Amino acid sequence: MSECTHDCSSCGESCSERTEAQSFEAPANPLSHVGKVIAVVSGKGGVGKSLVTSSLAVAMQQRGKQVGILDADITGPSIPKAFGLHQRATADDNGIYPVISQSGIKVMSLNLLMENESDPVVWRGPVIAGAVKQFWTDVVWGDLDYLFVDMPPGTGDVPLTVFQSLPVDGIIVVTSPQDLVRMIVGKALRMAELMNIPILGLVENYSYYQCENCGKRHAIFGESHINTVASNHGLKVLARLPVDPKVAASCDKGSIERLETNYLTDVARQLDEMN
Ligand SMILES: Nc1ncnc2c1ncn2[C@@H]1O[C@H](COP(=O)(O)OP(=O)(O)OP(=O)(O)O)[C@@H](O)[C@H]1O
Repeated sequence: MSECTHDCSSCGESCSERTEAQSFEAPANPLSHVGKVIAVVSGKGGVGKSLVTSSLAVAMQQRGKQVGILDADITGPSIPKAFGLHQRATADDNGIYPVISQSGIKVMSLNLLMENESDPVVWRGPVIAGAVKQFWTDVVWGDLDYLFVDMPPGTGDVPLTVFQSLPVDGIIVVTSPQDLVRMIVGKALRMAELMNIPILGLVENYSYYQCENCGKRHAIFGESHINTVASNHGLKVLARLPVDPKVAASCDKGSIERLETNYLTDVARQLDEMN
């Protein structure tokens, strides 16, 4: 073996420095004590990832847990809107304080830091990824049992940063019947394997529409293949959510916490029982 220069980028030898797993994990704010970090991912935008994140947080909070939501979907932040949060987050020497929803859920999103929430975020990937990392390192989360992370869709820079910087305990994959579900789940699984993070299960949104008059279920976005795909990969289907106009209306009105039917109540129980 040639003499070691400690420059691994130009050296092909295997040594202890190279073989030791490198950790990119970022330290949390000293005032944060977070139990479980759960990332909610999807293959593409609009499948209802933010809805699943918000409803899950509400259901977990209703189980008496301390809950936070980190909105990592920097360029399409929908979490503050679903909770009707329009005030600005505050900060002091300790860090940035999340905004607290009506029922006590702590939320951090770029929209809560912007002067004008309708301004677009025209940042390059690394800047966006840096902002998400700061939501972990600089935000004073306090004591939380669960932090749900609403991830941007896909497998780009930001998801990679989140998985490398945050101590993510598990991933929930949201799909729709229209999604190329086989491919999406395969990609999510591969990413989870690379990051060494377990997939906790799949949630299929827009699964069916249930007629209010006759109660019959209609697969308006096509037949679901979620059960087959899940069993092929040894994964669990945590829930199948209907298309429900009341859900859309509550997100629009910022009243997700007051929605009568929370389709994720049982998923929150399942997650809680996994721990
Ligand atoms: N099951 C449902 N029934 C009715 N409306 C729904 C349902 N799921 C989501 N929606 C509505 O669809 C829209 C998109 O949902 P959401 O913002 O959760 O998607 P997303 O996957 O997070 O999208 P993006 O990644 O682009 O932010 C929202 O207006 C939401 O209220």
